[in-house]
Amino acid sequence: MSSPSLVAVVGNPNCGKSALFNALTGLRQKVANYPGATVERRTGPLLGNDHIELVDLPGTYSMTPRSPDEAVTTDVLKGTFKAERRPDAILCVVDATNLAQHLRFVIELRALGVPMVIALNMTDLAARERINIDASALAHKLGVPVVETVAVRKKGLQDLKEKTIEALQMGAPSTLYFGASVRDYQRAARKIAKDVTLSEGIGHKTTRVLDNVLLHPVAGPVILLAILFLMFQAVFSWAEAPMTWIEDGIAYLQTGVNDLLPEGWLLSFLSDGILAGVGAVIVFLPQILILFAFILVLESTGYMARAAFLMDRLMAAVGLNGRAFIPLLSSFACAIPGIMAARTIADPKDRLTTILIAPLMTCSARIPVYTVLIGAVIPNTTLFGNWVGLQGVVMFTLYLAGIIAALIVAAVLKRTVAKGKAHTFMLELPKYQTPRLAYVLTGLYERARLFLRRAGTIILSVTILLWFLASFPAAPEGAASPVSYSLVGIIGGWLEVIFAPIGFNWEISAALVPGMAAREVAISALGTVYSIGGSEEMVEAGVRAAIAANWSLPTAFSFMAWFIFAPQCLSTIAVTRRETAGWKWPLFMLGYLFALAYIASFITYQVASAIIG
Ligand SMILES: Nc1nc2c(ncn2[C@@H]2O[C@H](COP(=O)(O)OP(=O)(O)OP(=O)(O)O)[C@@H](O)[C@H]2O)c(=O)[nH]1
Ligand SMILES: [Mg+2]
Repeated sequence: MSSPSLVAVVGNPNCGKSALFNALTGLRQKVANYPGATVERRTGPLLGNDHIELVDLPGTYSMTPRSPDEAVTTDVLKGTFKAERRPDAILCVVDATNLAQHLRFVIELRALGVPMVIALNMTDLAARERINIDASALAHKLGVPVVETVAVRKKGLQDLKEKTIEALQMGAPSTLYFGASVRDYQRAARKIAKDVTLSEGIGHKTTRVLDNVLLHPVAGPVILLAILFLMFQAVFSWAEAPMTWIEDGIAYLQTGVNDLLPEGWLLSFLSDGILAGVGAVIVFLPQILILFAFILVLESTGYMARAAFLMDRLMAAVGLNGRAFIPLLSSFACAIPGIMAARTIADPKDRLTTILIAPLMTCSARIPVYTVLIGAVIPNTTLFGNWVGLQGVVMFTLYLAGIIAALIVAAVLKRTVAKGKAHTFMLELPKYQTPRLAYVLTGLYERARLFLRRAGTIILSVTILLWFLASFPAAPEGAASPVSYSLVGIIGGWLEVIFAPIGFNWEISAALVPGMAAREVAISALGTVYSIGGSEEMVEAGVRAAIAANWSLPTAFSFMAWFIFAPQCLSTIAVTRRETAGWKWPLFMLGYLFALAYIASFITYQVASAIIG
């Protein structure tokens, strides 16, 4: 007896392949792992016909794989996969509620020249959405049989079996030409879907109407800008109250500890070290959660995919694609979730570039540093009548400087270390939906957990280390600047030599020691250096006064420039190491950011000194 014919069940993710495979094979399946891969190999004979063996392959969007799972499918289909022979026929599953999108892959598969049958699945859902597809017209256009199915109710299976057996007997269908590029395929898919769709259904109609406005070449970008503006506005205004609660809570705890413990190193450690340090970090939680609430809601409505689409042209100018938009937007809250979100970028070079520029987006940890600096050196005056505050303009400029630097760096990286071929942007635009609360809440929980873990581990250890470095060796009784005797002071003294050309004095150099680990601690570190104690507000006010009194303007500007670029977050380095699986890229990131920071500060300092004198 000859070996059975192999029929591969393929299609886009989540279209019902496994449900169909289960229904067609009954319970006689074999499940094993492909050697060396974590991908499951699920096979089983067709019910009632042992001469046909079905294999359920991982879902994929195209013949260009985006993940190792998808690569298994495409390799098997091309016949280049070692652990599986090339299938004799393809059973391609298509989601009837999303025809245009799924057809693109069908057209690509059609070019393989293998016998093929299409299961137009989920026809029950399509009927519910009042989508009406002419299956025989579709079969005619594609030149292969199309069978309407409902996999979960075993509807259409008998017909599907018969058509599959027939297709195997008839051999490869005649070749049809749909074009040469992915864009051609997409265009052909849209055209066919349009031609065979008798009624497009309610959801598609709404989506089409909305997209006419939201993807409009002029109105689209304007609306996107307005949404982003509102979003950042909300992040700052809504977060104000909860941030005050957190600050009050920490102050309350500090008072409690102060009442409980006698004056001494333990009190200092708990109150000035741990509570002040960790408090300075978790105070950003409200801002981060509000920004992510916006992102997650917009994502679950389907709008974020449109935003990426709109941003694609701008991103393409520097060699990135639109998918980098969401990771970079997230990085305005914190680079860590931003870098992790870069996983959605399929192209490894694009993903790497996105990860490397994420720290240039102004994260919320820079805000208190900017606020204190601006408060200290920029006069609180208004421009253009009473419309625009000068301090606000400087803040905006600092944000903008980060974005522009990121675009330039991306352009350079894409031409050098992350050189890759240009990609056509293929993003499936999902139907619009009402946002799902569960999705938003689990997303928020995940972000909060990540962030708090960082506060609880890295920031906590840094705070402890800082406290130790600043407290020992102890200064002699009555010393004017106790810190100068401590380890922080000693290390600051060494660093001052390096930082003198960019205008940093001993105090800044000393504060940079702990500030390298996490940006937020820079202000409390300056407080320590200037021997300013008390609650967070008192430290901020004290540091502001100290800067105004002791720093020259060029030094303050140079420090701002430093903060735009310098890598000062251990967690970012750690997450980059994890996401790029090695030390090469995090070290590269450290190096280029330091170089950029030093050069920017040097230029700022020298130019400002020349102008101001
Ligand atoms: N209403 C309806 N639901 C279906 C149908 N076919 C599958 N489903 C459901 O759709 C979901 C996805 O089905 P799967 O069979 O896991 O899809 P898949 O294509 O194997 O997905 P991946 O392996 O992740 O690519 C499941 O919840 C199924 O129960 C159908 O014809 N009608
Ligand atoms: Mg499956």
